[in-house]
Amino acid sequence: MENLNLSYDGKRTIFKNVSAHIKKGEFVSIVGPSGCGKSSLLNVIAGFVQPTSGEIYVNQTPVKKPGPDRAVVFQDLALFPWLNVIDNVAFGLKIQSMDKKERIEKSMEAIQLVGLSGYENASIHDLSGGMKQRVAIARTLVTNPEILLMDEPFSALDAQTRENMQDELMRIQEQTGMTIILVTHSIDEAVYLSDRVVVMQNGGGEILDLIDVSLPRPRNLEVRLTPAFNEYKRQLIQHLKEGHVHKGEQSGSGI
Ligand SMILES: Nc1ncnc2c1ncn2[C@@H]1O[C@H](COP(=O)(O)OP(=O)(O)OP(=O)(O)O)[C@@H](O)[C@H]1O
Repeated sequence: MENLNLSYDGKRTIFKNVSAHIKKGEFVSIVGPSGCGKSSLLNVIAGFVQPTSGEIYVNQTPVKKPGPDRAVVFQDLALFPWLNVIDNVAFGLKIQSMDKKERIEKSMEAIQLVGLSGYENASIHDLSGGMKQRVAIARTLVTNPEILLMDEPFSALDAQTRENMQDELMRIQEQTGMTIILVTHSIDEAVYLSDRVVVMQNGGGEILDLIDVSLPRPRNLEVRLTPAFNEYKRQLIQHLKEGHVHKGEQSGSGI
């Protein structure tokens, strides 16, 4: 992301001067107060919203529109309740020219990757919240994206399912090598999952800060219980509370 600025109406700035270099295979979370522009930034990266100025690059190539290199999982999942699991997953491939056999093979692979083997023909109605979440993720994985963009994907889940899904997401990332950018309200989730956390501020601001989370991987309950984990959470909460820019502290200009 290079010098991204966004205003929807030409008057109010949602964010300005957002620059970030995210490495392949990195897990980056975006946190910040409600209304600060997290979803807007994700939509700009996805290509759904055009920035007022600035540029998005994927592998050094400027991108202006949505593309198969970037897949998005929304909070409401956008599954088709009248289709079964495999047809929901295969829908991700419909726009690409591919014969039926190959479509089924690829869909089965994605279903296996998210741990839903055996549920291919199940109706969406009969699935739990966590299972629906897996279907939504499988539908994006089937297109083999380089970058997975997620907007509050786990916020509708109960606490235990949410923690399970966080572990599943890390496993899927490890297996696929995808880059993941996640918008979340949960500081705990951001620290647990991320290599880096972007902190945004309210009122049309620049990126407030960037925190490197150097906790060991694989992450698990043991890591969650370490003093270092809590220290990262404390640091993030403090930065959100203070709300002032620590420019250059860790990242020079931008990230
Ligand atoms: N399509 C749009 N047109 C005009 N204004 C919009 C549009 N989308 C978002 N906004 C405004 O932009 C601001 C940032 O919204 P955004 O949803 O990006 O914030 P957020 O940080 O994701 O919020 P939350 O944490 O509450 O989901 C808000 O004031 C919102 O009303």
